[in-house]
Amino acid sequence: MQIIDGKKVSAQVKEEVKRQTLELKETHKITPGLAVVIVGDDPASRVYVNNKKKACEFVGFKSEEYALPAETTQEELLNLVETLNNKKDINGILVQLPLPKHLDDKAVIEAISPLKDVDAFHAVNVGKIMLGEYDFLPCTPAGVMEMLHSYNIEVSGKNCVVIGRSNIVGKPMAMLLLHENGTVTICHSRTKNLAEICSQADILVAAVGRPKFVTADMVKEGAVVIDVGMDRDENGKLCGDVDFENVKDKCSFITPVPGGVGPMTISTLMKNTLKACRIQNNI
Ligand SMILES: Nc1nc(=O)c2c([nH]1)NC[C@@H]1CN(c3ccc(C(=O)N[C@@H](CCC(=O)O)C(=O)O)cc3)C=[N+]21
Repeated sequence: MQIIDGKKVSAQVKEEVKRQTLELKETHKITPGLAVVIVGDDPASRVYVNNKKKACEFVGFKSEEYALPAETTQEELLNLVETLNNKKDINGILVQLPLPKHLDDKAVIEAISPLKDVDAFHAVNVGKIMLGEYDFLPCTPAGVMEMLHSYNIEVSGKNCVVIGRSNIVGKPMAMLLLHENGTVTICHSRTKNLAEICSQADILVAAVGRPKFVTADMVKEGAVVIDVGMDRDENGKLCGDVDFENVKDKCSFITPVPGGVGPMTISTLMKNTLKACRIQNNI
């Protein structure tokens, strides 16, 4: 069993983004810029936002943070997005989800210019991903693919099972595995015989949002298990969707939480922001 070191792979990706950013500064006098918008004060959200900020500093991006009060109106938020769409020194816009309940997240995502949509959540970018002609890949699924590549884990012809069908992780994850010729099954809350389907997976991706949901009986001997969960256990400690301690010995590869998919999400965001900068400047 090998533990996939997301921190290490993420550091390699960020190192490469840093190198290219420096080159861009020298050759074109351009610095990529990322704006992160966070509405309300969810402490968990704050951790992600701070990690993103640190990564921007490391790779040499300009980063702006807009922390808006929980009472922000839809109109105020849309106005900010519009301002950022028109800001020349900002190449990527990320509005942290989930938004407070009174706000319409769909309308906010669709208001972001597709060229600055470094999450790849906008309908235009989602459509391009379906067609396999994308500019940006969604950060978490792309981070997972990067980990698989880094450990030379072949997807072609493998039984891939994704648990979860969210627009942010499950659906695009399935599509990226399909693009690499995996045989993909998407499971969700209405799936019958979930354990049986999972136990046939060569590559199992858990994106359910329930602590330790994937137990040893659901995992095939020698499987690759990818844990996208960011949950809290009964003691409030960060854990994933996989019962790591009991599952790990059955796996050929497994990702830990923390230190697995999370850091990869952030390094992909850095890659996307650099790409957005290149596209917007025709480089
Ligand atoms: N528009 C938008 N885009 C997102 O990409 C997005 C979002 N909204 N909302 C919230 C989720 C969650 N997310 C994480 C990113 C990094 C870590 C991360 O760095 N985790 C580290 C540290 C975790 C810790 O120590 O708390 C780890 O797993 O090792 C976690 C979670 C991005 N999300």
